[in-house]
Amino acid sequence: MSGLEVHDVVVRYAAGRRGSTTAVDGVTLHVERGEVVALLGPSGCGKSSLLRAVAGLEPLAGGLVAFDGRSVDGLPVHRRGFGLMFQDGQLFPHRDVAGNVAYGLAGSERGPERTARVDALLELVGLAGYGPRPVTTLSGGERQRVALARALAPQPRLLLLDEPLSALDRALRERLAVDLRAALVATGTTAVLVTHDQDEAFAVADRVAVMDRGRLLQVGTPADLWQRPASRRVAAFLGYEAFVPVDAAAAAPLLRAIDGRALTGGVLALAEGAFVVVDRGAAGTVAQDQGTKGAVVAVTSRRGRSEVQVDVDGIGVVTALGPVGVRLDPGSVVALAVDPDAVAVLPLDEPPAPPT
Ligand SMILES: Nc1ncnc2c1ncn2[C@@H]1O[C@H](COP(=O)(O)OP(=O)(O)OP(=O)(O)O)[C@@H](O)[C@H]1O
Repeated sequence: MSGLEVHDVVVRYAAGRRGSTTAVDGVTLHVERGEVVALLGPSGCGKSSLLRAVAGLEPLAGGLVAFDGRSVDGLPVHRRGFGLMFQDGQLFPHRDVAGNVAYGLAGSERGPERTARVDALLELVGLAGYGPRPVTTLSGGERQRVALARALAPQPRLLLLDEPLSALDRALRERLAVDLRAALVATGTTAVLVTHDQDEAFAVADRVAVMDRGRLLQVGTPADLWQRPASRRVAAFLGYEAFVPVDAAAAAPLLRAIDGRALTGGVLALAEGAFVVVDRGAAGTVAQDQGTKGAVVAVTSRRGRSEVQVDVDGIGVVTALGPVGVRLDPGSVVALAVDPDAVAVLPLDEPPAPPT
C-alpha cells in the first residue's frame, strides 16, 4: 500500500504507581501519498502521541507503522525520511533565514544550485527576498513560514506537523492555514497535521480524523464530516450546538426545511446559524418557515453579521444569525427561518454518549 499506514497503534505512558496511561488506543489510519490529513481532537485526546509514535519519538505499545508497504519499526527518527515541524518552529537563532532553510537541504546541493533551491523555497512560503534577514527580527508568522520552508527542503516522504500555527493569533492563523495548504499541495507533500482547531483542520486537510480519548471517532473529508457527523460527540466537537430528536415537536419545521434528509436519522444536530432571524424578508435563500419563534437572549455584533442568542421552545438557547446592526431587545420574540445547510442528521443507532 502506498503512503502512510497506521495499524492498530497503541501508545502508553508509565504513570508512576498508578500503572500506565493509554494515550493512543488502537488507531488505524491510512494516508495516501500526496494527501494531507489532520488529526483533530480536544486537548489530551492523544493526537500528539500518535504523531510522535509515527515519527519514532515514542515507542509503540502495540500495532504497526509502515510507509509504502514497509514497516518503519526499529528505524530511528532520522532514518524514517519523515520531516517534523512544531508549534515553535525551533529555528537556529545564529543563522539567517537562508541559513535556516539551507540547513534542511543537508549538503545534497552546492553553490548556485543550493541558493536557487533556498530562493524557490522562500518564494513558496511567501518570503521571497528574506534570505539575509536574521531570524531574530522576524514576526511569529514569518518564523513559522521559515520553519515550513526548512521542513520542506529535504522533500520528506512524509511531513508531520504538530500544532504548527497554534502560537499565532487567530487572523494570522487563518491566513497561514491557507498558505500552508497551498505549499503542501504545490509540493505534493504527504502530511499529517495535529490541531485542536476545527477551522484550521478544515482549511488545511484533504481529510480530517477526529480523535477522542485515544480513539479515532471518524475520518472524512471536511464536507463529509460537516454534513454527516457519525455521532453526537463528533458533531459537538465540530461545533454543532443543539440536538433535537426527529420525533420532537420542535423538529417539525427543521424537517420540512431539510426536505426529507432525516428519513434514516434519529437526531438533528444544529450548528450556529441553523436559525436565521427573519428581518422583513431578508432571509434570502434560506427556507422560510414562519412557524418557529424564539425569545431573544442577547445580541453580539460580529464581522458583517449579528449573532442572536435565542431561546427556542423545545430546543433551548441557540445562536441564530441576523443582519449586521440588527436591534433586538432581550425578551422580544422573533420569527426564525431555517438554513438547511446548518442542520445535520445523526444516525439512529448511536450508542448513548459516555459521561463527560
Ligand atoms: N510523556 C508523557 N508521560 C505521561 N503521560 C503523557 C506523556 N505525554 C502525554 N501524556 C498523556 O497522554 C495523553 C495524551 O496526550 P497528548 O499530548 O498525546 O494529547 P493531545 O491530544 O496532543 O493534547 P494537547 O493538544 O493538549 O497537546 C494525555 O492524558 C497526557 O497527559
